[in-house]
Amino acid sequence: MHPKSQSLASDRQHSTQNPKSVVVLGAGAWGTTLASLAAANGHRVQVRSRRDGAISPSEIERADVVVSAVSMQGVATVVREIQTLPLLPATIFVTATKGLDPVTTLTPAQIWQAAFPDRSVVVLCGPNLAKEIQQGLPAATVAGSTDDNAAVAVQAVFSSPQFRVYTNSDPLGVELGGTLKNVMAIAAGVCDGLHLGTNAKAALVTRGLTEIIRIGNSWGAKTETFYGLSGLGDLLATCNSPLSRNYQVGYQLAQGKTLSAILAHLEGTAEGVNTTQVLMQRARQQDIYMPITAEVYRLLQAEITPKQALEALMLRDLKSELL
Ligand SMILES: NC(=O)C1=CN([C@@H]2O[C@H](COP(=O)(O)OP(=O)(O)OC[C@H]3O[C@@H](n4cnc5c(N)ncnc54)[C@H](OP(=O)(O)O)[C@@H]3O)[C@@H](O)[C@H]2O)C=CC1
Ligand SMILES: O=C(CO)COP(=O)(O)O
Repeated sequence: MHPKSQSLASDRQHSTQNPKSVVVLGAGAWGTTLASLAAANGHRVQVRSRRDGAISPSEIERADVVVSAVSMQGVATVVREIQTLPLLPATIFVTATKGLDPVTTLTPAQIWQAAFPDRSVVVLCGPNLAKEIQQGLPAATVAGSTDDNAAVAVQAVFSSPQFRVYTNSDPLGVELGGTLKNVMAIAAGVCDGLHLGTNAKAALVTRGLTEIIRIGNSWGAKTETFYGLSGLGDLLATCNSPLSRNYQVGYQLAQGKTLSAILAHLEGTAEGVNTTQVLMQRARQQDIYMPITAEVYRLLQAEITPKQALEALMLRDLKSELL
């Protein structure tokens, strides 16, 4: 066995015999769920909500792993705060946020890495509806990093018989899969809200994946990653579950509600609303054809109705599937 593979394998075996100090930033649905998974594996876990006030140096200076599970709008604030605090030399950052920066279009991992260029950043993304995991239902996810050892360490922190964590060396692909599917989840909610049937939904999800791969490749992510858990896997989960907040947004738009009314009553964050805007901005800048995203964008801007969005998609120029 290659020496590196040997050390990775032994890390995997000794996961729960090596308790780590884990700080989770963000006490929302996902932060509290990740905290429970790590605590159930015997790790020392602290969850930090912004309502607790500033993070104290003593909390963070012993952390082996810092998990950021805040929504996109909180990422820059949290990064700035952590930058002022002392850290262990080997502290690993894990980012679980599925969003894009509205100004720079950077992903959360890119923001963390730019702020901490010498540290390992691991993306944690997959088909992980928090409510199902809280009920103890089985799920799988991906720890993506260019640092294999960091990915394996994070795999060990969260893996359990109920939660299977894979590693992947294409963190950008892992992160973009989890982020861009939120746009398609809004579209899938519209599809179900209009009762368009199973054929229509299958077409939407399949062509949605094509769109995600097209822009994901231009970003530098690998095609095969999008066929994995954080891409196709998360796309299937959120496009088919009423538990997904993004799906709920689409479903309610199809029922004629306004976006502001939907968001006012939504339990938690629907990152796809912001992601659609950022994605359109990037697609226009780079001249990338994103027809489903464009219709979701126009729908969220209240420029068209759900029915008009459907007609626009169906009446486009006919073309080859593989173009
Ligand atoms: N719920 C899920 O099933 C999953 C969610 N995700 C992703 O995880 C992220 C969080 O989701 P979720 O927990 O569900 O969302 P929630 O809406 O439940 O919680 C949002 C979290 O973001 C924090 N936050 C928001 N704004 C700020 C800010 N300005 N400064 C600091 N913190 C802020 C909140 O802090 P506070 O705790 O202080 O209120 C809270 O912890 C999202 O990007 C989501 O896409 C990923 C996988 C699964
Ligand atoms: O990303 C998620 C599951 O993997 C959660 O989806 P929503 O943010 O749409 O609820």
